[in-house]
Amino acid sequence: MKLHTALTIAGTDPSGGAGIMADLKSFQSRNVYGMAVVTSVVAQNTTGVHHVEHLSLESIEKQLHDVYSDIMPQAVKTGMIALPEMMDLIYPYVSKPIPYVMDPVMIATSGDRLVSDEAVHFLKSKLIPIATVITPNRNEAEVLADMSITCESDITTAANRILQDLGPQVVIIKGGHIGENATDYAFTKDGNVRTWTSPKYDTVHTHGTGCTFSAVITAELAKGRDVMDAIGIAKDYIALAIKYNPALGNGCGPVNHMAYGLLSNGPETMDELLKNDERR
Ligand SMILES: Nc1ncnc2c1ncn2[C@@H]1O[C@H](COP(=O)(O)OP(=O)(O)OP(=O)(O)O)[C@@H](O)[C@H]1O
Ligand SMILES: Cc1ncc(COP(=O)(O)O)c(N)n1
Repeated sequence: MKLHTALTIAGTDPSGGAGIMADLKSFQSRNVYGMAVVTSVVAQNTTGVHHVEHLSLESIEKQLHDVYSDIMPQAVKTGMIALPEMMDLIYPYVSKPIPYVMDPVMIATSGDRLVSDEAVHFLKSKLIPIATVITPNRNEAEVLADMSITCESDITTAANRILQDLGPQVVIIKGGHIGENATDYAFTKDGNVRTWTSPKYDTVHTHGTGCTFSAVITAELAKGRDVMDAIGIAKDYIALAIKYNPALGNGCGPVNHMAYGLLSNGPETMDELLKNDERR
């Protein structure tokens, strides 16, 4: 059996909700063989980030070498890359001719800062220009476009600035933190604009939503799917994953990576499915 392959280069989350752990769960759920290069080991859970240890450049380089010299990924995504030196190291790997999804992770849902100011500068000048897709949330789009975003027309202005000044192929400004519904806006270099909307679920359990959304896009691009179709699948996946979140932990809990695979083709509810599973 031939499987498509995808790689994530990011930080960890031992509680399993965000970072590399969310990425691998997303790849697996979309039937893609997942690989992972760890940049930083982060002690975090649903209540926040408690400790961060960056791996050495030597360790990151050796991990990258071991992946690329053996199993070539068909798409790659980056998440938390905390330091400019790490970005410098990663640059030649993500500039290979495969789709590259960049989630410009800056601050965790808990409000903790995950990358340095210098790293943000490097992100803008080096990694974003070679990205196929970038997936900023509202705050990240504000930093990248150097303006505040308070309404829909600001989103268009910010996206156009990002496309023109920084040069990715597609920018998706995610609406988890804007407006009454969860509307995501994709703008392409050649002038196309598309939106996807789901209800905004009234829940605190959104830890790792950005990681999951960008990882599903990466998995679909690894299969050779068109970018807009990949975004559509990621949107349906994250909406169900949030709606049927398992309410774990004492803070902002993780999402449900089983929901899309189980529910996207049928009318059953998650509760009915779990009951059926227990009977087996
Ligand atoms: N409460 C919600 N209900 C429905 N969809 C949501 C909700 N919150 C976020 N989303 C969706 O989840 C995806 C991630 O968006 P969000 O703006 O939360 O990204 P993010 O802030 O980078 O995520 P993270 O919480 O991982 O930092 C988007 O598709 C967004 O529309
Ligand atoms: C290693 C790592 N990468 C990314 C995030 C952002 O995810 P969230 O904002 O949902 O906490 C995180 N918390 N940890």
